[in-house]
Amino acid sequence: MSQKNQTLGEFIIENQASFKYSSGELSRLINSVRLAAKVVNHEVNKAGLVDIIGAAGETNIQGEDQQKLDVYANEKFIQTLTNRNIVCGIASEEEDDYVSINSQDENNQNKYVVLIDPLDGSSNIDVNVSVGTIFSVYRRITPVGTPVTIDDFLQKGSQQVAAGYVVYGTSTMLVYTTGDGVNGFTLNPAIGTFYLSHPNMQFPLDGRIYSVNEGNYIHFPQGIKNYIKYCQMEEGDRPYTSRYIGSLVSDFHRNMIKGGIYMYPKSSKNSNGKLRLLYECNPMAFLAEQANGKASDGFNRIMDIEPTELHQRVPFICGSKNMVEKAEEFMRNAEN
Ligand SMILES: O=P(O)(O)OC[C@H]1O[C@](O)(COP(=O)(O)O)[C@@H](O)[C@@H]1O
Ligand SMILES: [Mg+2]
Ligand SMILES: [Mg+2]
Repeated sequence: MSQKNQTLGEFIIENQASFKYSSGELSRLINSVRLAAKVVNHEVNKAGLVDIIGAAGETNIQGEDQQKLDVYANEKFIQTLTNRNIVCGIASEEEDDYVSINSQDENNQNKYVVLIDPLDGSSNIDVNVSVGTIFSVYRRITPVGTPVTIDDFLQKGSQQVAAGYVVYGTSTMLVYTTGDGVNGFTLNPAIGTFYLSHPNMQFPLDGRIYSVNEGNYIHFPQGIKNYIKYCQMEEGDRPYTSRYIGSLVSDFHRNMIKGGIYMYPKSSKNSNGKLRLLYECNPMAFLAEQANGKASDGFNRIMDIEPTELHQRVPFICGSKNMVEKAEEFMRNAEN
């Protein structure tokens, strides 16, 4: 049984046997994420001091201005996962297409692909507000030793073998699941070691926090408008509190600890919402369900959605189970 203050390394060794499919590779993969997280954390923490904040002058496939820290984090995670020869392919928010990692080498027995949002909450970088990294891991479905194909990446969220995030906040935490619950590790920056600080994280069934960009209110579907009004009404334990950080990882993390719901709905401005299914919604949905929470697009379970494109967007509602089900009820009623 894992006990608090165990190091991440001790935890991985102790739980390696429970990693499905893992011949130690998944453990090494999580260790690589740990290393990359420490490197990125170092840059995030001094972003104001060096020429690393601000736009990189490029735009990514999403048409979004790439912030330098987005580019830096993307390079570090890809470099770490490549150099340690653990995965056969990587897809990233900051890369137009997936990257094959020696997968055509018949001696390459690596069987995992990783999808990442290297820097989540980009709008917060220049204003010293918390940001994150999100990762999602699948077993490849094409034969080992052959080139990876897009099919290795377009898998339903229910097929993930691991998922997690790093939150670069007042402290830096790595929170992940391999399908056996969710555990949170806090970095001691003085010695560069992650310690198990939040064993077996669980969403409270109910909460009193709702997180949504209300600046888009007039563009939301009627069901979402009705649910937001429900949150604001004087009745029972309501009105709820509105908290929106502008970083999915940070809002999700707070809501998982305190109870709450995060929504990025579709709108007349974004017909499928803003968040990407493969490297934002699916990993956060895996974590949510492993922590007794829920994640849907308002009508369907996120992890049942059949992906069609690498960067496809879906509406996203995630958090405390009873709150998500109440929002879904408003969405259904508005449709009838
Ligand atoms: O500024 P908006 O439109 O409310 O969007 C904020 C949302 O967009 C995101 O920043 C999207 O993620 P990226 O920063 O990785 O593009 C989420 O983290 C956040 O919840
Ligand atoms: Mg993001
Ligand atoms: Mg991002």
